[in-house]
Amino acid sequence: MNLEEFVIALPKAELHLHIEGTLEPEMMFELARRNAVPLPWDSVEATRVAYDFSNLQSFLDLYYAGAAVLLHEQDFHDLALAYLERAHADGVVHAELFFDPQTHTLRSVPFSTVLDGLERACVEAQQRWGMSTRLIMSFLRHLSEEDGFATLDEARPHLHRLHGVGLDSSELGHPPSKFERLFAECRRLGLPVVAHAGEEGPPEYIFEALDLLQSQRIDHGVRASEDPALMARLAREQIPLTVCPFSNVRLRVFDTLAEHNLKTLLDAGLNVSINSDDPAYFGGYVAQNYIDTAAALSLSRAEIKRIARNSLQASFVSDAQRRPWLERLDSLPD
Ligand SMILES: Nc1ncnc2[nH]cnc12
Ligand SMILES: [Zn+2]
Repeated sequence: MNLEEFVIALPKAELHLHIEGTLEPEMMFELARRNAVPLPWDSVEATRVAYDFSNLQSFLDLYYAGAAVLLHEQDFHDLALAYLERAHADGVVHAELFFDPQTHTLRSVPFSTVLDGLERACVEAQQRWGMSTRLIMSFLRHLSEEDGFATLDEARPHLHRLHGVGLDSSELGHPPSKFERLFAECRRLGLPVVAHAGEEGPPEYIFEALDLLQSQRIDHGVRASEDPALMARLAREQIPLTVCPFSNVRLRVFDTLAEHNLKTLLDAGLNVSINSDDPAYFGGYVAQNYIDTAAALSLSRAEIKRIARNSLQASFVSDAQRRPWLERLDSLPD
């Protein structure tokens, strides 16, 4: 089995994926035409050329501009189904999708329109490919906590359809402590919590996500390697880090994949998984992230299996649901 066949054969979960970040330029132009929404670019090619980012904010500016073409339930359905089909082809058996309701409700798209479309695609993916999914509502941290509470109020009639809450968008200057009360309320409502931390922000933000938000996973978390005490804690408590190698290179957290610290994190005993974050913007879906990262860091097959196993262990499914995936994974050769 070559590396690509091996990676695709591994049952794996994708745990860090923004559904708005799967909007390929082709679909962006199709939806812009369908919905008569103007775009800042002239063509699909010109759009891809514009995807030359200097940091997280330079990406987010384009990402929010692109998301403006999403208006109707069918749009959200088509977006999510295209991603789920692509993920299935990559050997993803379970996907936990972030969606950013505020990106849409601020444009007067109702919360229920977004959720209805995404959920219909998830049901279809289960029926067609046996894929399991979860939807995680993510708050935009560049907005106020009050805005987050207003979004939570809109979500209240739909809480049984959500599997958790997250925190994303511009990290620097917007520490987890800004959202302590909002996340306490989410936990009171029974929603599991995850948060982006330590992508561009310092280790202190990871401590805050753990201690103030009680985040069950850390999205990114790569800057943890700057703090030995934090590394020891992440290893001891087996707090999963959902790492996104292509994203980190495209957003200049690391200059090259060969300089990525994923293997350092793995060698320190952390629960590290590989994920695609915003694959339409960062040059590849999850299997390609595994393949290129494994090649750049000379990961062994046993290490690649361990990363896929971590993704299944860190997912929000029950032990009974993950058992057959783990058995299939363990039956593959090292
Ligand atoms: N990598 C990322 N970091 C923070 N917010 C995001 N929203 C979409 N992708 C993101
Ligand atoms: Zn992300």
